[in-house]
Amino acid sequence: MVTEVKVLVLRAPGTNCDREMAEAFQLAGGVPRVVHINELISGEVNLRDYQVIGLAGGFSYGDDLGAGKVQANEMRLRLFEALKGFMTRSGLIIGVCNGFQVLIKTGILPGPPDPALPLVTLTNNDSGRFECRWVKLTAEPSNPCVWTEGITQLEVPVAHGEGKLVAAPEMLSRLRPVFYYADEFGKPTAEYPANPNGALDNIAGLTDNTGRVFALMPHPERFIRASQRPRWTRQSIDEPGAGLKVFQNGIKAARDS
Ligand SMILES: NC(=O)CC[C@H](N)C(=O)O
Repeated sequence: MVTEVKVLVLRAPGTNCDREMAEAFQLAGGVPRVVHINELISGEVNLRDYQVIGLAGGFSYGDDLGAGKVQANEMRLRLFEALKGFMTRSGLIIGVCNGFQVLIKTGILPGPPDPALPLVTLTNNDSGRFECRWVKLTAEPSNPCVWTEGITQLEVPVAHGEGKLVAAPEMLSRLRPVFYYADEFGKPTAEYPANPNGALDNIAGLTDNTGRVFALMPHPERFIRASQRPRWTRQSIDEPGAGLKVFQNGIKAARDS
């Protein structure tokens, strides 16, 4: 049994949420290290030394060619086998926002990893603009994701321009939704602005068939303390931010493997 869970938080040029993600993992009891993608490509850092990978949000490589596309190309062409090996060893992966875009465009999701690139992507929000606000999420009751065990609803911020999930019809049976954008009553909705991007089936997060890879457009690492929430002074601050549970679940799953 692993006691110390080592987490590699991956950054690339233009990533801007890596330190927040590392902080979330640390609060959750993990031992995070922020690693630049070039350290992995050069072999200076080895995925074998880690149990968890966190793909942080931001604007990797300036979102050139589409959000996450250049980072995904780097990973697909230079790190694909290493990533597959990591998953075979039961490693855990979370990708948030730009990290979600990278997981899809690398061919790791919807899974199993496919270098031929499944016909699924994340593209421009229906609104045609960057959407930045708190959203409500409701979980798919039967999802197998280890990162979200015990979470039925979650309120977290979104901040993206390219969050609309789209997929070819033949891909639908491969998608394993974890969260849907929801209205104020917790019901999945296609209505803007509760659904910020017009995603297929209102999907905000996906997992693969192992439940160990999790990708989410909203940012759970931005709600790890009660005081990060709007109007927090009018609420109880005894509980941590609800997003922390995602990282605690990930660390627990790594410890249990
Ligand atoms: N917060 C983020 O990770 C932003 C994601 C991406 N750059 C977009 O705008 O879609």
